[in-house]
Amino acid sequence: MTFGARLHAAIADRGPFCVGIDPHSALLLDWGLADDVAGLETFALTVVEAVAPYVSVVKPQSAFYERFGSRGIAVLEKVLAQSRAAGALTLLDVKRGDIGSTSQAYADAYLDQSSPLAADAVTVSPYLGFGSLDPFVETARVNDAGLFVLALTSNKEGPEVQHARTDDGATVAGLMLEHLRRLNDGAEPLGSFGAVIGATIGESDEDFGFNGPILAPGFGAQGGTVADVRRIFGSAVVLPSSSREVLRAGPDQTAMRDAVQRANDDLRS
Ligand SMILES: O=c1ccn([C@@H]2O[C@H](COP(=O)(O)O)[C@@H](O)[C@H]2O)c(=O)[nH]1
Repeated sequence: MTFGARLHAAIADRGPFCVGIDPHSALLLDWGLADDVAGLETFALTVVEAVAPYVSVVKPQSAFYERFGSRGIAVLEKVLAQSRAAGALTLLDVKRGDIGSTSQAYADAYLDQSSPLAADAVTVSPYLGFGSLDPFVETARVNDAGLFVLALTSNKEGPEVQHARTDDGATVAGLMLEHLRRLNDGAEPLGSFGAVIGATIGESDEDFGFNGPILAPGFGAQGGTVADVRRIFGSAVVLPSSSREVLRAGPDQTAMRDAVQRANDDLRS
């Protein structure tokens, strides 16, 4: 089954809410853990055990594991494997993008399903030109994996690049969505090539009908609300994503699970 089809089924079954597993050093300390690899592992696997059997998608942020070097990456491998074993789709937030030959190596690392860091999908940056992502697209196709391409990010600095206009008057973000529309053309029930569009972007004139999923970070700690998700995205297939807001409910696993349930109930109502 393609990633788009698996995601479509997972959202119908478990709801659209995506939990980010971002072990910030401040959160480790708040949980009473040391800011070291042992603390990282306890934190991350406690979150996986609490939420992965219930959510459609978990989104570990690679940076928080990379800061501990190879032992942190080993924890990330466990997060990915245990989340999948619990039935959640894994979206590795790693925002890769480089010249094509290097992109192929990144794609092999994250999307080849025999890799120790294999995920169901990854975030990628198209700002070396959308064509530089071709190795990710092909590797995703071969492995039934997915991509989420940065389009309108949740941070306030993004518009400087993403709202800039191309020669034909389209915005840079609009051009990225156009490429996604082409990649997802004819896919049913949903394409595997998604966009990252923040729940914080306010009003937008862009056409979000590109037959692919939208990852909407910025929900929760960055200020995005259920009303924002409804207003910005309408009937598009959206994964509102929150990290700190859920993680702050820990280490109590029931409290984290309740936060997930509440978010899904609010988003579905
Ligand atoms: O536009 C973007 C793209 C990615 N992110 C990532 O999402 C989480 C947000 O964490 P919160 O604690 O819910 O604010 C984090 O991993 C970011 O790197 C984003 O925020 N905006």
